Order: sequence, then C-alpha cells, then structure tokens
Amino acid sequence: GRFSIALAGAAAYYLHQHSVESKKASQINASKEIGIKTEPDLEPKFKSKSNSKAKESPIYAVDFTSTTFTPSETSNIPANPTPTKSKTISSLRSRAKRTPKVFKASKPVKKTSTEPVLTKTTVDLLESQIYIFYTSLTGTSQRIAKSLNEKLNNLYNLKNPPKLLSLDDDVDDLEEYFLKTPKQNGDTKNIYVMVLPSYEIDSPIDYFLDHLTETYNDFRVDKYPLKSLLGFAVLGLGDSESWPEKFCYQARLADKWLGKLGGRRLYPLGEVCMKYEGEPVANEWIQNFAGLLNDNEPFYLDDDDFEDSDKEEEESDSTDGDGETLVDVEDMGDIMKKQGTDGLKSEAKEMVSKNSPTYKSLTKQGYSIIGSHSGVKICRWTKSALRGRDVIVQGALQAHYQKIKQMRGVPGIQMDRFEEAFKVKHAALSLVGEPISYLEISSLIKNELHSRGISSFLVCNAQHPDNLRSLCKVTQLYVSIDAPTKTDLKKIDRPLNSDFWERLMECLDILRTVQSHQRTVFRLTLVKGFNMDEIKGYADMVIRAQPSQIEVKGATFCGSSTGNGNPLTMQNIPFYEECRKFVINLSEELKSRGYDYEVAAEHAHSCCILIAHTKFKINNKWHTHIDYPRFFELVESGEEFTDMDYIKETPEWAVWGSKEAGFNPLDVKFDRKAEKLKKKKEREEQARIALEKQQITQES
Ligand SMILES: Cc1cc2nc3c(=O)[nH]c(=O)nc-3n(C[C@H](O)[C@H](O)[C@H](O)COP(=O)(O)O)c2cc1C
Repeated sequence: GRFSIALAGAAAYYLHQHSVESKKASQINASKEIGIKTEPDLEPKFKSKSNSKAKESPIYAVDFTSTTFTPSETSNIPANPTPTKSKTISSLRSRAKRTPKVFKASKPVKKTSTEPVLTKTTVDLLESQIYIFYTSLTGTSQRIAKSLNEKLNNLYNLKNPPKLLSLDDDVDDLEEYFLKTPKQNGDTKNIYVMVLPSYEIDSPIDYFLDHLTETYNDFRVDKYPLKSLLGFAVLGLGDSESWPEKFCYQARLADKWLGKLGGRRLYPLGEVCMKYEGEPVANEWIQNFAGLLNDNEPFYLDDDDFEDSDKEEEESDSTDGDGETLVDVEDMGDIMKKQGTDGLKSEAKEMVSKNSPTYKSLTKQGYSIIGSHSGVKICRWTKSALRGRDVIVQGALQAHYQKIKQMRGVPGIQMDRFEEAFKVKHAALSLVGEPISYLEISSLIKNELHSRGISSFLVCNAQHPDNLRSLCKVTQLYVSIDAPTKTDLKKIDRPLNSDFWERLMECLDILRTVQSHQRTVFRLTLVKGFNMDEIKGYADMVIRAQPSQIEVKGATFCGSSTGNGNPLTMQNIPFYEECRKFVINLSEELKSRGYDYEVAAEHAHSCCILIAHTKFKINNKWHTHIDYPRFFELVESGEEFTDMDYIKETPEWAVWGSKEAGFNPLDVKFDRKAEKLKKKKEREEQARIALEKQQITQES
C-alpha cells in the first residue's frame, strides 16, 4: 500500500473545508444497479477500542505528488548537469513585425529531452560579486539599501564584499551596468539587488526604467544583456495607502524589465509599504534574501523563462498564424550572435526545461506549490519511508520546502505568500493506497504532525475496519464513497477483498459509533453516467455512518486515453448545475427520512458543494469551518472532545447561495486575457485622444 502526504501552508489552504480531489479516473468503470442495503445498528458507542495487534510489516512507498494520481516514473537528480542545447535560428522569435525585408523561418522547435535534467545549480551564489543599487528622494531607500549592504557584509561566507551604488550619484552611465555588465576576475559573476521606491511624479526612476525598456527595444544590441548576471532581485518601497493603484509600480516594472533583459530572478519581488509595514518588513526581505544566498537549491527558472515572458506579447501582436515566423532582417545579426554564443558557451542547464516531457509530467503531478503541496516524486523518499515515520514527515517537509525554494525565481511570486509557504500548517494523508493501513499512522499523526502544529486530514476508503477503529484523533476524517451500491462499487473501485461491501458497512458503523467523536466527512466524487443517480443508496450510507458533513465534488477531467484503461470523456464530467441538483436531492432525501442535513456551503469554481448536519447551523449561521488553534488547544489538553468543539463560522462568501459562490473576494483572480484587452483598450483610447488633439491643432 502507498499513501501520500500533501502539505500546505496557511495561505494556500483556503479550500481546506471543501477541497476534494477527483478520484483516479481509471478506477471508475461502472453501471447502475440497485444494491443491497443493510439496516444500520443505530446505537452509538463512544468508547474506542484500540487494535494493537501488529501485523507483518508492509513496505510503503511515499508519494509526495498529487493526491489524485501516482505516476509510474520517478525522477532522478542526475549527478552531472546537462548542458544547454544550442539554439538554432528557428528557435528565436522575431520582435515586432516589420516590413518589407523579411526572411522566412520555421516556428521555434525546442529540443526536448526525455531524460530528467533537474540538477543542482553549479554556481555558488556566495562566490558572486553583489551590487546593491538604489535611488532615493527622501532617504528611505538609501537607509534600507545600507542595511542590506551591512547584512550582506556580515555574511562570513560571502567571498566578495558587496558594492553599494546610488543610481543617482555613483552610476554615471547606466549602460555600464545595464547593457554591459562589470567584468570580474576569473569566474566571478555579478548579482544585482535593487532597492527602489516608486514615484508617481517625475523622478530619476523614470530615467532608469526608460533605459531598461529602450535597451530591450533597441534592435542593435543584444536583447538579453543581463543574461551574464548570476541573478537579480528587487526590493520595492512604496505607500499602499496613498497610492493603492500604483503601489510599488516602478519596482514591479524594474523587476519585469530586468527579467526581460535576461536576468534570472533570484528572489521574489519585495513590495513593502513604508507607511504600514515599514522597516521591519523590509528587513525581513533582506534577511530572507541573505538566507537564500546560502542555499544551493536548483532554480525553477531556466534559460527560457525570460523569453517566455515576451512570448505572449509577441504572439498577441502577431497575425501570423501559419506556423511560420517572420524574422526581420535587422534581427539577423542578433540571431546569428545568439546562435554563435548561447549555444556553445551557455552554462549548464540547472532545471527541467519548460518544454521537456519531464517538466510537463512533473507539473501535472502537482509540482506547483504556494498553497498546494510538494510535488516531489523522488524515489529516495520511498527508501526513507522504510526507515520509519520520522523520516516520512521530515522527508515530506524537506521536499516541500525544497520545491518552494525552487519557485523563488518565477515571475509574479508574491513575497508574503512565498514566505508563508514555509510554514506548513496542514497535511493531507490520502489516496493511492490506505494511509490507515500504515501501522504507525496514529503515532505519525500525534507525534509528527499535531505536535508540530500541523493539522491532519486523513482520507480512507473504508476497507480496513480494524485500523479505522483504532485510529487516533485527526482534524478531519474523510471516507471516500465512490458508489452507492454494492454492484456499482465493485465496478468502480475494483476492490481487492471479496468482502469489500461488508468491510465498507463495518467502517460506516465505526464512523457512527467508535469514531463519532471525529469530524467525519463523506467525500463523493460525481461522475456522470456512473455514480450520480442512486440518491437513495447514498442516503442509506449517510444514515448508517451519520457523518458530520458530506463533500460532493464533480469529477475533473484529467484527459483520457484508450491505452490506460480510462474510459472517461468530457461527457462524464458533470456541470456545476448537475452537482447542485444532486446535493439538493440528497439533502431532501435525508430530510424526508428524518435526518437533519442541509446544503451548507459551496465553491463553484472547484465544482464542490458541502452538505452538513444542521448541528453546524447555530443561530441560523453555518459553522462548517475549522478553528485550528482551538483544535490544537484541545489536543494538547488531553481531554476528550468532539467535532463540535472546534468549529468556526463559515464566511459569508462561502455559504451556499452567496453571490461569490465560495470565491474569497480577497483572492483576486488574475485574468490575463481581460488584462490584455484592458491594456489594448487603453492604448486605443490614448491614440484616439492624440488624434483628436492633432485634428484640433490642425483646424486651429
Ligand atoms: C510625491 C510622491 C509620490 C509618490 N508616489 C508613489 C507611488 O506612485 N507609488 C508608491 O507606492 N509610493 C509612492 N510614494 C511613496 C514613496 O515611494 C515612499 O515614501 C518611499 O519610501 C520613498 O522612498 P525614498 O525615501 O527612498 O525616496 C510617493 C511619495 C511621494 C512623496
């Protein structure tokens, strides 16, 4: 058996009440039939009987990837970095489309590698020459830049003392640093750290930003002059109260253009409001940045990243849709130069190439983080798991942190969320095997998770009654209910045990009795044409187990292929409306039989709806959320407690029927297309005004 631990920081766990992963699609293969219903024993028994009988020790592989799917491959970190493949003319894109002198070249063909190329970075950041640039009108940025300088100067293992330069006084010619870059002895490379305020009014920052954009747009010079840097980071200072719309906007622009000019982002852009947060937060950024210099985690960012950020703009400008790219003849020099130098001299590739199958496979398995979980699938954890529970949790945490660190260079990462992701708050023990069949599970939960203040969401498939009976207190105990009848369940889950139905029934009884003190949650994943019709069968199970809540989620489409035995198509993915209908019918069925369950909350975006027992509705307000601090207080007290002792009011935006339908208004959805459209409209409007002005001048 295998199970996975998915870890999440606080910020990313806003879905904690409702998030349900869809079941592995290939497991679902069913038709409908009326099943056997057994009358439940309705006598609750509150005393827990522990099953201490140790059976033979099984072998556990730990899957730290997505909780929905375990790939068959593992990725290795090869000892030797794979060199960057040389680029061809065709791998370079044109800039703005110009006429009339054009060469035709085929669309970029990126070489892909089937070999995983996740490698440790070969360069030691501590060996670099750090330049701290700042510009300051009223002295704040200068002060912060000085404390950054001091902090770095005090790093005993930093080889070269940093250089502090005012863009206003010490840098006469921006080209010396932002077109060429200073040459150092030997292999020493430069790191640029910028401390920049933002000014709505004209200031020297405009001049600096103009220089960056002009360099980028100047077809005569290398488009990526800052590629020779080891990396850069920008700390922005501003005032979010007085300039909410333009808060730190110039630091953001600097961060963007330095990236576009080929710089590698070493650390997320800092945006500090000097009015509210002030120097402590700026110093926190400094502290974290300094910490990262000591870190030799590989960068998520690879050589292609800065090009990708251009891509969208260029693609949107381009009307050329025939698979070929027009290359301006004036760009040819640039292209030739790149072909000659990049391919031969560029340093060893440090990360999985964005276009490689490995990258795609890893990200698909959950490699993205901030808020979610550690997408690592490294076989050494499998070995670690054999050594015992301590190694499992430590390994999971380590892998989680490692993955977060790798995200530090990705454009758009928010510093506060990045830092928050290091504070693991929640662990989901779930899927692909049974976490409760791990003999040490209770000890792992108590001693490794709860003692660290990490909550535990445990998912089981109700096939191991003995283990379920002896399970310790968890924050939330999920039971997957994949089908409402015996026949359907057999087809859908293809259970290993012939007495699977009896086991399920026994587990449901345990939930109602021995484990009724737990916050128990049924999780139903709806698949159209497979398990959505037998409402009565589900109602029977709810009555038998009397769970605290029922989470219902429409299955998500993960692609289908005839080769992997997955019969699902988009036709099997229910619409949100169909899920709504399902939960209404189920709660009405329960009501009609005298059981008090109602639809309580929803998260339309994830096609996820929560039915809860009405005991969670206090003074007409739903309390389906978890009060985590209270949970840990209760755990620490050693006293017995129930699911009702750590409840928290459901926020209005999550309540069933709210206009937000579960979308937290604080989490602004970034709509790239809408953003582009907005910008386009702004440009058109500006052009129209300019034209009008011109006409007025001509007329007068
Ligand atoms: C006239 C003026 C305009 C400003 N405009 C902005 C702005 O557009 N966005 C922002 O975030 N902060 C703005 N600020 C706040 C400054 O960026 C902030 O006070 C910063 O810490 C000043 O740094 P300095 O002392 O190094 O010049 C503005 C401040 C002044 C005085």
